[in-house]
Amino acid sequence: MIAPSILSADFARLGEEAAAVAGPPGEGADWLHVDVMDAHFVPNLTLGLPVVQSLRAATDIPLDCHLMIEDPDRWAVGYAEAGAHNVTVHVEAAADPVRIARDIRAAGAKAGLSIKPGTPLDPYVEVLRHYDTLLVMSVEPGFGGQSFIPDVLDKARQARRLVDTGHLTLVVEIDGGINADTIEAAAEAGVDCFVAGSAVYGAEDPGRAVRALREQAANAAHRARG
Ligand SMILES: O=C(CO)[C@@H](O)[C@H](O)COP(=O)(O)O
Repeated sequence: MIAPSILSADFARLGEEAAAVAGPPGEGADWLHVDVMDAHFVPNLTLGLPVVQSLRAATDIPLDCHLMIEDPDRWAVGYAEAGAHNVTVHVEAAADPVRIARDIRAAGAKAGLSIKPGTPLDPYVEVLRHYDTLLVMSVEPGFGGQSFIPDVLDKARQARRLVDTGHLTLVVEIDGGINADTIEAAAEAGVDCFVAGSAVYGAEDPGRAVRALREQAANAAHRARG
């Protein structure tokens, strides 16, 4: 799956930017990644609930809301109620991640847990039983256009093993620095969903960029798994 990140889109034209990556299954974006930043958990400020509500009305693409905020325990359910398909919170910010997952699901969305590049996965494996998605950050959260951190692929491989051996049922998602040079390594590591901001919205034709990334990832995953 490919999830273009609107962090790299034109915020004055978000409806059009969503339409630019929309399309039938297998062609358009699978999810639209929405980066919510509060200038506290990360040193950047983006958008909040009213924009998510407006986006929900403007596009049919499932919204993949990534909350880079303090106190997600308080805010996560609001994003589910606003119509997000996935609501992802940071394990480093959540006071009670099991309860948040339960509340997000009760409000009708899928629950995602995100993990920064320096945070190990091991302490959270049991918590992840309550989640639908693991979002492995491959840059320090806060800004688009950063370089991919290859060391995080070990965590993607670990998550893939946990899924393949039946310990967890999760979509393994990766976010940060994903482009034509890095997507194959992530696909070989077992990632299911690739967030791409500048590689999609920095391209002349965002729709074509989505298709090209998906094809590259699918071919790499096919080669890696035989
Ligand atoms: O969450 C973030 C950054 O914190 C990402 O979603 C970025 O928006 C990805 O942008 P690129 O690295 O693909 O340009």
